[in-house]
Amino acid sequence: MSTPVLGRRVRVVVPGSSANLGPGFDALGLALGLRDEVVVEALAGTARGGDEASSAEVEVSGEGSGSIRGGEGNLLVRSVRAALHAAGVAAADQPRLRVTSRNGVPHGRGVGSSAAAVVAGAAAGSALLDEPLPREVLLDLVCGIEGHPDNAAASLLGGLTLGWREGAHGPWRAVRVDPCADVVPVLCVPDVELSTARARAMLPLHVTHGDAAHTAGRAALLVEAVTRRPDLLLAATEDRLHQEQRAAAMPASASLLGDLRAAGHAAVISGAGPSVLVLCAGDAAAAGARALVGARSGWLALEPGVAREGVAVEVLAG
Ligand SMILES: Nc1ncnc2c1ncn2[C@@H]1O[C@H](COP(=O)(O)OP(=O)(O)OP(=O)(O)O)[C@@H](O)[C@H]1O
Ligand SMILES: N[C@@H](CCO)C(=O)O
Repeated sequence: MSTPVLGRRVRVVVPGSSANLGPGFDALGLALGLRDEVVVEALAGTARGGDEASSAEVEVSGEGSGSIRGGEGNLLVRSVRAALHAAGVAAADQPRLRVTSRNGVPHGRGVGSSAAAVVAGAAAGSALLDEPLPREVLLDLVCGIEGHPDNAAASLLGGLTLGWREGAHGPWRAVRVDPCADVVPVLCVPDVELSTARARAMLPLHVTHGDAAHTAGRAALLVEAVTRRPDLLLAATEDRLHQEQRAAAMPASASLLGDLRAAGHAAVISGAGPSVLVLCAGDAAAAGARALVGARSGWLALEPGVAREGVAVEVLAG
């Protein structure tokens, strides 16, 4: 059994991501160049018996700093503890933690802030151990906490990820592929938030066979379009499973999406929204998309780039 090294301090840098990319609902993720930086230290003394605040000290700056809860309920802390638990360290034997996080991934905007936090916490927890968790265990753990593999796999592995589960209850798996250099993501972020839980509650329980067949074809085409044939991006990003079904919760995003697609841009709702992601074939197309978005108030158009590497972990001390 591996054990946490008391006094060890680790630094983790993790990218946010855009899930779904249109037809790849709950399966595809693209890591983006927006990042959180997290430092976690295993302090002397166990978490047992102490109050919440003293068993996990949390300091947050940047995105979400006004709203994120501290103590044992913090998502980063829970994810560190989940990694220690996966290594066989019982709750009563887990150390007190000090966590400092500087967040660059916007919250509740559909760019995978919760998955980035889960990956950062779990990767940090693993690095606190004398024997870190194998990569496939970490992948299964973070996808299980999130409940789907799209954002979590992208934050862990970088690039474009294709995630799935073995059987109904088996381990989560993912493969990473390299997006072609000509694909330039433009991320359109509105000044409103939408929680993933609320957006998921809007989805129907059943879809038609025709929509399922359409989705399979477009999702397969999308991998070819992102990796080798950006000229196919507009057709490959057509969705029938979730975007229209959630439009009532994000009318401004649905309107921007429609206008961008009518102008020939491969626009999709980023994750559960409300951000809109445009997959542009080259810099000129990206400039065109940004100009269209810039004409609207309440929107910020970013060009974060693709994060080709996933989470990075460094041991600072101990
Ligand atoms: N760095 C963080 N530290 C602690 N909690 C976080 C952090 N990042 C996100 N969270 C938690 O996750 C919530 C946002 O999760 P939610 O799933 O609603 O949106 P998202 O992950 O940003 O978007 P999406 O899943 O659609 O890409 C925040 O309100 C906060 O509770
Ligand atoms: N695939 C997820 C991504 C957000 O977590 C959804 O669209 O609900």
